[in-house]
Amino acid sequence: MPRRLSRNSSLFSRTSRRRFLQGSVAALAGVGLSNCRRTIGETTETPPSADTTDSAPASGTLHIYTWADYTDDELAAQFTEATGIEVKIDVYDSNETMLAKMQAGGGANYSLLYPSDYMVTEMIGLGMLTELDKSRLVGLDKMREKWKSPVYDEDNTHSIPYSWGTTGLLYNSEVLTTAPTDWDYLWDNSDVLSRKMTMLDDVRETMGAVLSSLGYSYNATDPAQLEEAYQKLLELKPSLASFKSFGWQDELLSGDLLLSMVYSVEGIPVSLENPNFKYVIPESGSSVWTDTIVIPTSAPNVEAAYEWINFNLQPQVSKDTVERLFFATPNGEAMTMLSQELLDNKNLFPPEDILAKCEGIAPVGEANALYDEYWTKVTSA
Ligand SMILES: NCCCCNCCCN
Repeated sequence: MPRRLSRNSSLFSRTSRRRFLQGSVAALAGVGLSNCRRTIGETTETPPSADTTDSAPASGTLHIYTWADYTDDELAAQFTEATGIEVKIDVYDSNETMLAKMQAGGGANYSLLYPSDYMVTEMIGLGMLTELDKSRLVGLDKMREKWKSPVYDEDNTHSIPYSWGTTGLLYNSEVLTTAPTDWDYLWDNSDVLSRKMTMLDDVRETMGAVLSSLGYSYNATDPAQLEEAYQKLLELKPSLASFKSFGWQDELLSGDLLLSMVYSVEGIPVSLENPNFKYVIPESGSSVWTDTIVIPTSAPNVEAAYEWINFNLQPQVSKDTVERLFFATPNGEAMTMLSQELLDNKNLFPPEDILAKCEGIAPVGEANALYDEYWTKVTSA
């Protein structure tokens, strides 16, 4: 069930909101909002608006279906201020949830989605994504080199890279005095961690991590390797508190959990707010993901969708979003605007030697069925 964008009143959210408020003041000061429609940010370039095409001007309400915690109120408010377009956001907790909803026809009002890398390829194959009209986009040239033609969507024909990050372990260093360095820590310390650890509720990430712990690729398709990973995960299952991608923060802060497998974008804010919680990228390797913005073929109000993409492509907007939400940006120009403190944050921007050990998640074709079968078995066991 998609949730409307709003942070709940949890312990984490209360502290986070303070940071978001500070961030929003800086963001508003930096962007220099204008009341004029389509005077977007500080850019000297004028994004080709719908007014310059045959389409009707962008207006009305833009419905976006995105990851939980990805688009905050500030971003939506700035966009509405700049364009006059209202934004309504529903959130999902995994690529698979989003795909299932779209395939079931439940996403007909969404103009924009935020699939990750492998899901972009999969959705292109399924004919679900609109080929982007590059003449209506401004700022794609600002992408860092490796996102100009990513493997999951060569030349960004159907997707705009929005954010990237890693997946790792966030742990309570006051209690776990021996720091985890690799995935095997979970099995080796399953007695201490019993019912006090969570793994992501994300088939490809969690199966990938277990495959990696066995020395295999995150993207393994060999049935024997998948069976081995399934057995290893099954062995750990009784020690897991749950599979959970979002909403673990309160349990971790209160001590009910000692360790969680998390996306960096969720783990870094906790570690910055409370240095007792540390984020670690497992030594043997992890996932390095890119989340994107796409327009589904079923999208209404495509004009407004292009406005949103162009708004987010602006380096200033991208930089401000990084400062509030803590994901790494593929926007090279935005990087030049970030503080040295953020650039030096090795969890946010890991050094190349660490990234070299990480893998992007890729489509696995027919092996998808095996992943799903094992995932259903392990999560329902
Ligand atoms: N708050 C949004 C977190 C999304 C992280 N990206 C997920 C990548 C999955 N492979």
